Amino acid sequence: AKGSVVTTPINSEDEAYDAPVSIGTPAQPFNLDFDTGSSDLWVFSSLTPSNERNGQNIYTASRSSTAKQLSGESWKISYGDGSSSSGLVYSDVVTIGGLTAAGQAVEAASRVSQSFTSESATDGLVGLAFSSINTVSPDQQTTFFDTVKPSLASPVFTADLKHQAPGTYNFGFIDKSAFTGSITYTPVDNSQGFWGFTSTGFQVGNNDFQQESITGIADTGTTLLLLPDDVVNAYYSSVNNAQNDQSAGGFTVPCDTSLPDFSFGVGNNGAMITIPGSLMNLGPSGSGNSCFGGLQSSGTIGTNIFGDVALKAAFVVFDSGSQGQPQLGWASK
Ligand SMILES: CSC[C@H](NC(=O)[C@H](Cc1ccccc1)OC(=O)N1CCC(N)CC1)C(=O)N[C@@H](CC1CCCCC1)[C@@H](O)Cn1ccccc1=O
Repeated sequence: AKGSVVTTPINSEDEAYDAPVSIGTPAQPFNLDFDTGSSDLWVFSSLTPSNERNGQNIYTASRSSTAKQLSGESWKISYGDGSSSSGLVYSDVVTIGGLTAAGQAVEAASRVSQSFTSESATDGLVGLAFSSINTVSPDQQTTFFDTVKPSLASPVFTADLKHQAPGTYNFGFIDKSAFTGSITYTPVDNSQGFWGFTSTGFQVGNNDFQQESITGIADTGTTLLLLPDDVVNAYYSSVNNAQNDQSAGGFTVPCDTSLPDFSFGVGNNGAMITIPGSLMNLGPSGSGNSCFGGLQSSGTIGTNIFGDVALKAAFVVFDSGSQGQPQLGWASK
């Protein structure tokens, strides 16, 4: 089996990407944020207090003939940006891009934090990291990808995110028309439950390539490219009037500045993914006429995060083991 679903930026800064998902019988429609940095599929629901809702679609298990509550099971998750949600668990039919997972764990929110309430474009998340970090307790559940994997032609999914344009998540196959050149694969360390890998280094504009092992995760649920301070300082020291503005939350640049490209190395054959300078500007920072940089410090997070700013420049293959061990494939487009 194969699946293909269109994913769309939720706002003009490409801060997150949503895709349509159907849950239940008859189908209840949702717009969910596919997040390769977490492993819970959760939705706003009839359990979510009305003062925590803001127009989101809600899952009502009692209206689905295929819903079954997993009694005694609950979930509770908190994310890197401080947002959180929790609730009860049902199994139900989930369809994404023509691909159906029967008996998928659907985590119904009985509470959500303020940032979820205010983000009316998003009805919840589809976690696409490894099932080892799914938060359902006492019986951990599988992600949508792990649930449908046995039926897939190949145990892979791909992310093709775009700047201010619809992109695609494909399941079970690699669309050769979606990228240029070849795909460079690199091993994945999934010991923490993430799509972890090590980049071989970086290059600012046309300067020399700086060899430096940068270990991080490929995370569609994070907006920014979050890298070590030496990399971030090397980039912004090449930009006139760039400044590290704590009130803006990081480095800002004059909005009318043309920014250098930023490239990062993948694999051991010298392959690089190049983010055009135009995509390194995330728009008005909220203070002065400065714009917020797409590259920021990973600082105290404990890992580097190759978020949407980086993923937007690539066709990315999340391969859970077509060749044995999990690997990430990177291609330009
Ligand atoms: C340092 S991980 C910060 C990251 N959350 C972001 O990137 C949010 C995304 C966003 C943007 C606009 C509206 C709503 C949400 O956006 C910002 O935080 N922004 C964007 C706008 C900027 N001006 C300021 C900074 C984050 O927790 N991701 C997690 C998934 C998110 C949670 C929030 C809802 C959307 C999906 C997740 O994969 C990060 N993870 C990765 C590994 C381990 C744990 C963990 O939790």
